[in-house]
Formats: sequence, C-alpha cells, structure tokens
Amino acid sequence: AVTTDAGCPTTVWGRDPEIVRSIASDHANPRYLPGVELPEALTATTDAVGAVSGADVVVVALPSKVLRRTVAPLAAHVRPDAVLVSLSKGVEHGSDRRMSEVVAEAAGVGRDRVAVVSGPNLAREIAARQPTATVVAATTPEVAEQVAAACSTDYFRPYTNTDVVGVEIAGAMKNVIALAVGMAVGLGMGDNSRASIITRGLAETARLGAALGADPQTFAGLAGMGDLVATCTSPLSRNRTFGEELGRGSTVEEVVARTRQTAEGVVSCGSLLHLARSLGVDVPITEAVTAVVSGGLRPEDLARLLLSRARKPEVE
Ligand SMILES: NC(=O)C1=CN([C@@H]2O[C@H](COP(=O)(O)OP(=O)(O)OC[C@H]3O[C@@H](n4cnc5c(N)ncnc54)[C@H](O)[C@@H]3O)[C@@H](O)[C@H]2O)C=CC1
Ligand SMILES: O=C(CO)COP(=O)(O)O
Repeated sequence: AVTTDAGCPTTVWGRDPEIVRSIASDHANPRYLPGVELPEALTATTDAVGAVSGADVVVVALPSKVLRRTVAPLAAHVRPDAVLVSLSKGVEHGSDRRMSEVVAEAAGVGRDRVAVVSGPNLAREIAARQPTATVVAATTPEVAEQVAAACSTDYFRPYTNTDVVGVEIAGAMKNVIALAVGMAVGLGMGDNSRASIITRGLAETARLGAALGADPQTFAGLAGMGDLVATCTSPLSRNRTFGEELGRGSTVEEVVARTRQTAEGVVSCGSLLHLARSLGVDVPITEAVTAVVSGGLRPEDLARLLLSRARKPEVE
C-alpha cells in the first residue's frame, strides 16, 4: 500500500486465492488487516513469477523461516537490474545469516542489490496511514535512495543509511527483547522493569552490532531505539504479546498453536545467541529468553537470573 501511495504501480503476490481476490477486487484484506481500506490502484495475484517478472523493485515480506525456499524458485525471473528489498526481521536458523544475505543468496544477486527497510513500523498502523518514519539501508547510497523514493509518502518518511548490518541486527534483536518485556508484563511487573529491559536490551544489541562491524549510531536511530520502543510497548506487537502469554503461564507450544502470525523472536533467539557466542559477545537477555523458549527456564525465574549477575559498569 505504501509503494502504491508513493505513486509506484504495485502488485502483491499471495498464496491464498481468496485473500488475493479480496485485495484486488474489494481493496481489503479482512484476515490480516480488518477494517483497513487498501489503495484502489494496488493489484494482487497468485502468480509469483508474473509478479516479479519485469519489476524494478521486488519487496520480500515473508517470515524468516520460509524466506530462502520461497525466493529461490523466483531467481531466474528477477530482472538482472532489479533491486530486492527485505522487510523480514530475523536471523536464519542454521546459517546465522541476516535476511538480506539470505535474499541475495536465494535470488542469486550481489548484496549491493539488496536493501532493507526497518523501523518502528507496525503493519496495522502503516496500513491505517498513521505517520511514521523508517530506515532504508543498502550498501550504496544510490540503492537506498532508489528504494526510499519508491516508498516516500505524506505519512511514511524513509531515512537512508548504508549500515545494513546494524539495521538488520537491531531489527532481529528487538523481537527477542520484546519477548522479555512481554514476559515481565505478563508476570505483573511495572514500568521500571520494562524500561530496564528495553535499555539493557539496547546495550546488548549494540554490543553484538559492534562485534559485527555495525555503526554504533544506528542503534540510537529509528531501526534501533525506535523499533525497540514501538515493539516493546505496543499491544499490536506479536513478539511482546507472545512474551506476555508466556509470562501468564502458557507454554511456547500453546502460544504457537493459538497464534496465526509469526513471532520472529521465538524463531531467531537461538541463532542470535549462537552468533553472539561465536563472537564472544555477552547477551544475557537473549540468553535468558532462549532458555525460556527452549524450555530450560521458567519466565518467573528470568528476573532473578538477570539480577543475580555480577555487578559491572553500565558502559564498557
Ligand atoms: N507485521 C508487522 O507489523 C511487521 C513485520 N515485519 C517482518 O516482516 C516479516 C513478515 O511478517 P508478517 O507479514 O507479519 O508475517 P506473517 O506471519 O503474517 O506472514 C506473512 C505472509 O507470509 C505468508 N507465508 C507464510 N508461510 C509461507 C510460505 N511457506 N510460503 C509463502 N508464503 C508464506 C503468509 O501467508 C503471510 O501472507 C517478519 O520477518 C516480520 O518480523 C516487519 C515490520 C512490521
Ligand atoms: O517489526 C515490527 C514493528 O516494527 C512488528 O513487530 P511484531 O513482529 O512483534 O509484531
């Protein structure tokens, strides 16, 4: 919808013929965006090859788990000069690859042709055209600017950045931190606990980013603090809501069974922990969340575990 509003003819691909028909004919997606009116100019198709063939920008908005296998069959149909854009927030299980790396590999294109859009961008609020800002990151300013121009509207303001690593690590980590905040809320903890987890979550995100060569300033920006605050404080966040249900006593399996959409933090906390350990980076909140998700720790023991760690300087 944003690219359509930005004046770019846009086609959405979907697997479910009923949803595709509804987007194309009724300008609505009652399953995912009830009550939202989509732009009349937005078209939709179940033909993925038709959707990507000829497109100069291909936007990939898939759960991290299915990204590689969904993009790979389309590789031969992507225009050689097309730019691919990843909206996905996670780290691939098994390879620890960032989403833009997975897109580049699956599509068989250079990393300089893959951009990332990430920021405080809850889908429902954007669909309702509520004002927000975001970050478009690409290895070159030219590609970032091309994508920014394609999604710039009077309610959606993109800022460009060439720190792809920082933007993606921030987007993946904030989901894990939102799970921890959700657990605290579900357990009845208040604003001090929430703010402490958000702030120390940002500290461990920046530490991991630094070890991967990210620009420290990215973490104070929209894709860092901005998205972290939006996700950790919004009832619209699937990750925070998932954490809340864990905090109230549900098991991971029970919440997964009840949830139709993806809570990426559950999928990627283990990979992020693995990545951090391989670099010798301390990520205590991610470690605790991974322990809860894998069944090795009860949410009610999470605070005690984090607070009993050895004292240390705030800034190291
Ligand atoms: N929903 C949101 O507010 C935002 C989501 N993101 C990120 O975007 C990514 C996608 O998120 P959502 O759209 O919310 O996820 P979702 O769980 O709603 O799924 C997105 C779409 O992928 C389709 N899909 C699922 N499995 C598939 C498969 N095997 N093959 C092809 N398509 C499949 C689903 O049918 C759905 O239409 C995630 O990484 C998320 O972190 C980023 C910013 C905001
Ligand atoms: O990434 C998001 C907002 O920027 C969406 O968060 P959730 O995946 O937790 O719903």
